[in-house]
Amino acid sequence: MKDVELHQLLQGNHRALLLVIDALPFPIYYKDLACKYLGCNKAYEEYVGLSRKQIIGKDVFELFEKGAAAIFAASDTELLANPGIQIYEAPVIKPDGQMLYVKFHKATFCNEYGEVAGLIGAIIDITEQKTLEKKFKRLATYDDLTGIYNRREGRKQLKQLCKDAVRHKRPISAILLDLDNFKVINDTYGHDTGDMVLKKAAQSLDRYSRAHDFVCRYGGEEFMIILPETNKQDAVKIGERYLDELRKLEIQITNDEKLKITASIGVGELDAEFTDRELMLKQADEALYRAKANGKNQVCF
Ligand SMILES: Nc1nc2c(ncn2[C@@H]2O[C@H](COP(=O)(O)OP(=O)(O)OP(=O)(O)O)[C@@H](O)[C@H]2O)c(=O)[nH]1
Repeated sequence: MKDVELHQLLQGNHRALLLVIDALPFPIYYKDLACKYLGCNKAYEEYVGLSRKQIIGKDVFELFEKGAAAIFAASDTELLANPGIQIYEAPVIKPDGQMLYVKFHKATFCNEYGEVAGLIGAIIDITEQKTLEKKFKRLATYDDLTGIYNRREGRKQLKQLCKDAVRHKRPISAILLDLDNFKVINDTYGHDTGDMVLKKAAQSLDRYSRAHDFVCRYGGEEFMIILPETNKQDAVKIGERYLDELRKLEIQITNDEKLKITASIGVGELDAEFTDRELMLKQADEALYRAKANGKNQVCF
C-alpha cells in the first residue's frame, strides 16, 4: 500500500483501515510525529493488555517500563529523523511479564503533501525461531552426549588459536587423548555404561582445564586439548596432570562396583617454521599411537 493511500485511509476511512488491520494476527500500531499513538489493531490491544481507548494519545513511557520505553522512543525518533523503513530484533517483556523475542518492522508514512506524518509499526513474534536458532547453535557447537565442545568447534578453535599464535609468535601445542581399552568397558558393562564413563571423563577433563585450554570431544573416545602459550615440554607436563585427573576418577558402575580408567596422550607443537596446524595434529596422533603401542596410560611426544 502506498503511503498516500494509507494516509487517505487514516483520514477518510479510519474504520476501513481498522477492519483490515484487525484481521491481521500480529500487533500493529501507528503514531504521529510526537510519537503519540494514533491507533492500533486488536492484536496490539492484546499485546499490551490495554484497549485502543487507553492506548490512543499516549506515548511509550505511559505504556511500558522505563528501560524498554527508552529503547522504543529512541528508535522511533531515529526513524522519524531518517524516514523510510526500520527493521530490528529485540527481546521484550510484555506488560503481563511474558518474555518474547520480536522483530519490529516500522515505516514512516506521509500526508498528501508528501511530508512525513508519522510512523506505523508491526511486531512479529520470532521467539520460536530464536529458540530453534539457539538450539541449532548448541547442537553445532557442543557434543550431545558429554556436553563439552564438539569436533566441529574444536577444528574452528584450532584454526583461530593457531592463527593467533603465529601472529603473536607465541608457542601453541595440542594434545590428543584417547581412553584406554574402552571397547572392553563397552563389551563388559554395556553401551549405556560406556556412555556414562565417556561423560564422566569429559567432565573431568573440562573441569580440570586451565582458563585458556580448549577441550573438546574429537571422536568416539578421543579428546583434543589445545594449549595456547604452551610449548611441547610444558604440554607434556600438563598432559601428565590430565592423565592424573582421569586416574583419580572412581566411576560408580553398580551399587558395589566402581570403575577406574586410564588414557593415553600424544602431544604435538606448532612448528615455528612451517606453522602448519595439521602437522601439529599429525605429530600428536603419531605420538598417541606410540603411547598406545608402549603399553598405554602414558604421554608420548
Ligand atoms: N558407549 C560408547 N562407546 C563408543 C562411543 N564412541 C565410540 N565408542 C566405542 O569405543 C570403542 C573404541 O574401541 P577401540 O578403537 O578398539 O579402542 P580401545 O578399546 O579404547 O583400545 P585402545 O584405544 O587401544 O586402548 C569402540 O568399541 C566404539 O564402539 C560412544 O559414544 N559411546
